[in-house]
Amino acid sequence: MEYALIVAGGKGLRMGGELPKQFLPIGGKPVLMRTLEAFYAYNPEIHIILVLPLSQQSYWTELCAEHSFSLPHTVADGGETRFHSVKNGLSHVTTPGLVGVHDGVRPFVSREVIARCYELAAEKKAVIPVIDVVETVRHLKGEESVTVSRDEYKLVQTPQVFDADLLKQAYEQPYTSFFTDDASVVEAMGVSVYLAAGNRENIKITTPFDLKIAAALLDSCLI
Ligand SMILES: Nc1ccn([C@@H]2O[C@H](COP(=O)(O)OP(=O)(O)OP(=O)(O)O)[C@@H](O)[C@H]2O)c(=O)n1
Ligand SMILES: C[C@](O)(CO)[C@H](O)COP(=O)(O)O
Repeated sequence: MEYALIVAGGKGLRMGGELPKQFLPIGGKPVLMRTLEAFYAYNPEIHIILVLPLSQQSYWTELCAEHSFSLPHTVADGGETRFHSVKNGLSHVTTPGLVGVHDGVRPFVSREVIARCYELAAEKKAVIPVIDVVETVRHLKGEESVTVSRDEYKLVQTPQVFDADLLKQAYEQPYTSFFTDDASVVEAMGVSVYLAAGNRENIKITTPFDLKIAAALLDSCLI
């Protein structure tokens, strides 16, 4: 069984505004619907678990009706942090298989990247998509800063795909603020994570600037 655990339980503080960022329209369609569609385009049989704050679930139901959005999915309750949201979603993973955890606000993940991560995870058990750093990177050391070799770093995306039993076991660990993604949780058990090529359009819509990029990506037919 393949699961996609789409997390959209955050507060969107860096985006600001009244409407939570996962519901903002891009090209007339809410971000979150585009994200779910990306996973169905990859595998129409995939089991989608959508994690949303309890307070936003009725609005999501209204939005689905308004947009005639009928792709099947199970809704789970959001938690205090991304870690807690993923953990809540994992309680709906009931059979062995692969679980891809994906940010609801990354609608432009390519079908190739989704396929690559799930295919590799069947063999490697823990796979994350990454892209190169294209700018120079400096490490802050107190009042000073030094240039570091960017070749030694990667930028991490989602979906992060894992063997379901492995991921569930990892999420039994106590939370620490170091857990900013799923790979960091799995690594804390001493398990190595395999890196796969991501796609540069797979941005995390975080700030108002990212919305402009998203609109431009759609307009330019790069998506
Ligand atoms: N308690 C939380 C926090 C985050 N997320 C999800 O994790 C993804 C990446 O988080 P981020 O982009 O930081 O979203 P927010 O936490 O909403 O943003 P901010 O940090 O600006 O408040 C998002 O899809 C977000 O909804 C979640 O499911 N539950
Ligand atoms: C999971 C993630 O998108 C990988 O880059 C990122 O770590 C999420 O970070 P955030 O601070 O919760 O946005």
